[in-house]
Amino acid sequence: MTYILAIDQGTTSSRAILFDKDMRPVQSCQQEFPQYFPQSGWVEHDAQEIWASVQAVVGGVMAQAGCTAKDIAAIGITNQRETTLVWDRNTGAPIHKAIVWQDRRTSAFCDRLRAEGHEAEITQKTGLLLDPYFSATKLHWLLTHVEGTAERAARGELLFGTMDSYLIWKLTEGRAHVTDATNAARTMLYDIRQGCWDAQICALMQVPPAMLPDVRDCASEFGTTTLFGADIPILGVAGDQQAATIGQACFEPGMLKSTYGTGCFALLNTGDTLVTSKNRMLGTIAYQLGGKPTYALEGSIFIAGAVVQWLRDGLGLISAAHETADMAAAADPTQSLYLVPAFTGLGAPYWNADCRGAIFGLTRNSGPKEFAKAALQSVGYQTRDLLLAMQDDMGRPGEAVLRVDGGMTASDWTMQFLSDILGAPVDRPKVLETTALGAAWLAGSRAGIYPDQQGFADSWACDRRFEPQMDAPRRDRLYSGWQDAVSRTLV
Ligand SMILES: Nc1ncnc2c1ncn2[C@@H]1O[C@H](COP(=O)(O)OP(=O)(O)O)[C@@H](O)[C@H]1O
Ligand SMILES: O=P(O)(O)OC[C@H](O)CO
Repeated sequence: MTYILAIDQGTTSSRAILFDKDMRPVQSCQQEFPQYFPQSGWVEHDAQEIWASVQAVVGGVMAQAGCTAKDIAAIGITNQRETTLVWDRNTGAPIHKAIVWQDRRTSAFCDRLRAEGHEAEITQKTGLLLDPYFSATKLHWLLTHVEGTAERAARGELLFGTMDSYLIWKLTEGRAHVTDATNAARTMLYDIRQGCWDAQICALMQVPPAMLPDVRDCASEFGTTTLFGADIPILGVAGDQQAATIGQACFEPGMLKSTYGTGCFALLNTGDTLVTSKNRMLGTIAYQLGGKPTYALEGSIFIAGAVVQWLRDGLGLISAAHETADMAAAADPTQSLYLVPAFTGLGAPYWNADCRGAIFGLTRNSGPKEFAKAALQSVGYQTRDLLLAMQDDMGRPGEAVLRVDGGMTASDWTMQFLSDILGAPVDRPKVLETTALGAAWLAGSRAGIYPDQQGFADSWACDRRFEPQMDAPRRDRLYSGWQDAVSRTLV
């Protein structure tokens, strides 16, 4: 057998998925790893625990398939983006835990940079907003708060990377310090117009350029691992939301996907044009192939499926995520509860790091079913916020169809509400492992096993289309209640 191995290094777990020569996922293995919350608003990962989880799932999936490294033609890597790590070039030891994308510790530093007038230039070059979400201020924090780090970095002893970069470095036993253009695009140190690290932003963040990885196309030679018993080349890399955009075959300008995992990330392909948003959407690289970047407009929501986890782990209202659908369907239709899940502030289009979650419309009759319904609806409302902002940026009415993926799309109730509140069709693909598929396709096409871009796009297949069933006045009434709830949360 010939396989492509996709490694999906996510925020809460690492997964390894083997795809066969027809791009079908045939085996998968997943392992969660610890999350560290040292202070309110801080989130860290132990990079060595992540590396151990990746080794375990790769070993696990190979054992399940009964294959050896000789059966694996290439590896594709996709990863949680922005999460920031610094490690020793010689020993490989991280100097500190990785600072996770959700971490808000650099909020005051971002405010200071904004007050000093740096935001416009940063946005113009990187497409991003001056927010703690991105790697640059996290790296600045490590350089300025961990004793000796700035001096060691200046001496060239330390390396920076996002998780893709660290995994490749580990897989190649320190031979390759590389990343791809989509991950570089999320650091806030990379000029996405020029395609290079930006010297001025690096100086502003006190980052010595020598600690930055080489940036490659998403499908290229990233190095070869010998750790699994034979040489396996790493031929594909993309940040997870970009990999999902690829896996959904959103290759034409105007095509749009939204992924519902812990958070929700909507990417609209804008082709050769880097759109400057009037609505605080992000400009980013969707993918870079043959040296040519394709841009996207991105809306990032920090809490989507995580609100369901909160119902389970925080409130104990459910014991499993799938229970929410029946509860929502059975909720009292006369109640209008709104749950604004601003647990770590609000992302696009509000970008408020300091507000916190709120529930509006509680009555004596409100109970677990109404909470479940409000939680699932919050995901639909937040998506509508993003799509309205994108439509305004593009100066045209809604996109025809939204392609969805991620764990939460298993919920038919949520997908139907999403279609209702958007007033647009929602397509759920047959292969729900879209993120891993995107990474696998990058590696497999580079290896010459998988079809070209058009052939891959032709293979995309719909499992189910959700059509809007809600009448427009009701849709508008519900959404205006949401807008009111958000405005009261932002105060
Ligand atoms: N049937 C369901 N109904 C509602 N939410 C669900 C359902 N199944 C999974 N989820 C949510 O989806 C998320 C998991 O999706 P996944 O794509 O694996 O996330 P990630 O890659 O961010 O870890 C969890 O937050 C979970 O609460
Ligand atoms: O790991 P996920 O699926 O929650 O995705 C995280 C995003 O890449 C953060 O930008």
